[in-house]
Amino acid sequence: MKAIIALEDGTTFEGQSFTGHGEAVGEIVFNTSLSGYQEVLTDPSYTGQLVTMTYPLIGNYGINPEDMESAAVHPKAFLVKEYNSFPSNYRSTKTLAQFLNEFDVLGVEGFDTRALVRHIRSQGAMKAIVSTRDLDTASLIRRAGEWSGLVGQDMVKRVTCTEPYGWSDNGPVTMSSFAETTGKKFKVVAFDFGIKYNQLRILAEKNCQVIVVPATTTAEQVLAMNPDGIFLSNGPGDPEGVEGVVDTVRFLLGKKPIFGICLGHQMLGLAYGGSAYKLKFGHRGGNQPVKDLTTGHVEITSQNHGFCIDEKTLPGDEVEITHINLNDNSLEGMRHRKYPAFSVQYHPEYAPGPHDAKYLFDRFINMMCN
Ligand SMILES: NC(=O)CC[C@H](N)C(=O)O
Repeated sequence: MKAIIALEDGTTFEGQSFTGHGEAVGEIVFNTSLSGYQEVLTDPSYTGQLVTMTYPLIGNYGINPEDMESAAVHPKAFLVKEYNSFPSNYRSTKTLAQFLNEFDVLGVEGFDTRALVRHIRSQGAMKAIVSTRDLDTASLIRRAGEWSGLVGQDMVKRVTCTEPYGWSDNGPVTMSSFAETTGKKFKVVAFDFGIKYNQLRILAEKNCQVIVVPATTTAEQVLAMNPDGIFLSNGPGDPEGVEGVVDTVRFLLGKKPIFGICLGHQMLGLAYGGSAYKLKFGHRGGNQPVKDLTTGHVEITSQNHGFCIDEKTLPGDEVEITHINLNDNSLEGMRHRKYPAFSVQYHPEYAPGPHDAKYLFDRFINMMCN
């Protein structure tokens, strides 16, 4: 069934829906990972976005119960060159189309994804709409431009959990069935700004009992749980649009070891007094080179972000830049000079992507030992 993708600048593409009728408006972005479409789709940081993959064949290994990064699909539409409807993999339990339909997400194939990606690279990520219902391009372009956009919006409140929950070795469990003593060495309170499960899996694997809390949890409530460390997760949207969290993070600084990833890193940057800006088209994929300035090592990283903390706005006497992106020199990591707090813009939990940066979880564990 025919589908039209229309960008706010007037560019249009014609493809075919592989999930039936649908329509979605959002920010159009691309991801360069060769595999890992299930992890991309279940990453809550894509809330409010329409995602296209540069890899041309998608769906060929299906969907399985183990590769979920949250309980739902978050992009509003998934746009691919060629959809494969007959997956072959021993873990596969359903097709990508079935999975998208379960979450009412539109899947479109059969258009020139390379041309779309080149356009986004040269013109920047922008508002877009994709529809099988409205095929009038003038109407679609107008409606894409009318969407509010991500800048200044609090997208975290759409995805954060409503109640605290525990993380067992097998997945999420309610607090009432989560024993206080699980035999783990460290107690970590993890803020859920749109958390990816692999962050929780790795913390549990590294001997942490993790309690996941809503983004609105106060600093006093966190400290009352008496954690050994505090974790700030990834999450969707503009960090400057997120309400309340910066003050909470600022209050917690110096009280307990803190580790932040992606949006969690950005919340720390704002708490230090820095400001954020929007990248032209963002970093999304599994091949971003990052240099650890403290060791001189280069790691290949998994990334998914459209905003960035401006290092020039950080107080240099209080905050040390620890990592930079070797493609565009943007800020990738920092640590506080006085307090036990550090963070990275990229995804050391991978899923999908290279495992080079997993060592950062050990840095957090070591901080909790001191
Ligand atoms: N993965 C993330 O946490 C993304 C952070 C933020 N939403 C950004 O796009 O920059």
